[in-house]
Amino acid sequence: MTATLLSGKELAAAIRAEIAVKAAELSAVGVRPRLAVVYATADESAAWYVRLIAKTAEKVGVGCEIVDLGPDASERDVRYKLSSLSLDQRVHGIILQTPLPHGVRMQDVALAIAFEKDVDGANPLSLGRLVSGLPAFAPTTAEAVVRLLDHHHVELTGRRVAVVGRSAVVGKPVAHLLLNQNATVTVCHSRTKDLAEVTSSAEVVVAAVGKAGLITADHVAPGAVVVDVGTIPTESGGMVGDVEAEGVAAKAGALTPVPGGVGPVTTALLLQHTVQAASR
Ligand SMILES: NC(=O)C1=CN([C@@H]2O[C@H](COP(=O)(O)OP(=O)(O)OC[C@H]3O[C@@H](n4cnc5c(N)ncnc54)[C@H](OP(=O)(O)O)[C@@H]3O)[C@@H](O)[C@H]2O)C=CC1
Ligand SMILES: Nc1nc(=O)c2c([nH]1)NC[C@@H]1CN(c3ccc(C(=O)N[C@@H](CCC(=O)O)C(=O)O)cc3)C=[N+]21
Repeated sequence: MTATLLSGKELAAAIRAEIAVKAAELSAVGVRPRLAVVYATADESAAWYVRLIAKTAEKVGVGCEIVDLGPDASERDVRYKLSSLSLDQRVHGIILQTPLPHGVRMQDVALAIAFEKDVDGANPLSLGRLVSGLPAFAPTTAEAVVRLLDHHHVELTGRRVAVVGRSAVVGKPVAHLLLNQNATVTVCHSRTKDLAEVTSSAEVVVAAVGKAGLITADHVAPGAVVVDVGTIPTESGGMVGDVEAEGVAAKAGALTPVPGGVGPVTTALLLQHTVQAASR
């Protein structure tokens, strides 16, 4: 068997087309949607994403402001910047990239992102509302996973899903969104004993770890749907995921590619949230 590739490119293009229309409508009434991208890390995956956001924003008519605080920024530096962007009338959306400098915790600084500008769902208020079933922007990667599965008609109701990774940016919110879709969700992490046993009893596996090739054919059931969230830059300038694609594709029923899977949908949703924030 060879797994069907679940591309994110078509869905991302459809979302971008919607954004371009909305952004033009807003410009016509004098509002230029604007996103601020804040980062304080030397992480290559984050740098890659920042460049991609800037490039895509320009294509769809969303303004983009990049703020590099440097990898040695303090909690106070990060919080101050987020507070001033929250007060800045020209800015409609704010994303703070992870990872953060050593000792700076997302849950502390993200409180400084105004709720209505929290387009990547980082503020504990957004996360709490999401879990409670109230309207809020979801973390875009988590939303991208669910949108991509829906786009490819993967049924989630009653399905056993294993999520690998429990970060506040991906693992935890995606587990909640999947729960909202009536999946039966198991969340795995670095302390999980016998990861392969847990994941190979799932019908859908979502890998969000950041370790190249961690998920092998031994980790997946024959015919399973595998979503690869990992984006690990390679030395040759490319990008690989958490899934050992060749081996897994020979056993799974469907697999999201890296690049070209979850990533483009994530970027498109971030800009869509920004346009939604600007239209309020
Ligand atoms: N495609 C996209 O749009 C996006 C991609 N990413 C990518 O996704 C990946 C994950 O990102 P993020 O969640 O921020 O990363 P974090 O480093 O914050 O979290 C990684 C998670 O993986 C768990 N983990 C680590 N090692 C293992 C292991 N051997 N077995 C099982 N679980 C393990 C950790 O467990 P513990 O909690 O116990 O430490 C942790 O929960 C990265 O490659 C990142 O670049 C991120 C956002 C968007
Ligand atoms: N708060 C926060 N939220 C994030 O969502 C977040 C973050 N921090 N920190 C860094 C990671 C990394 N990340 C990527 C998203 C999309 C692509 C992406 O679209 N990649 C293209 C690559 C296209 C190309 O080759 O240029 C693809 O997968 O096809 C990559 C990486 C989001 N992250």
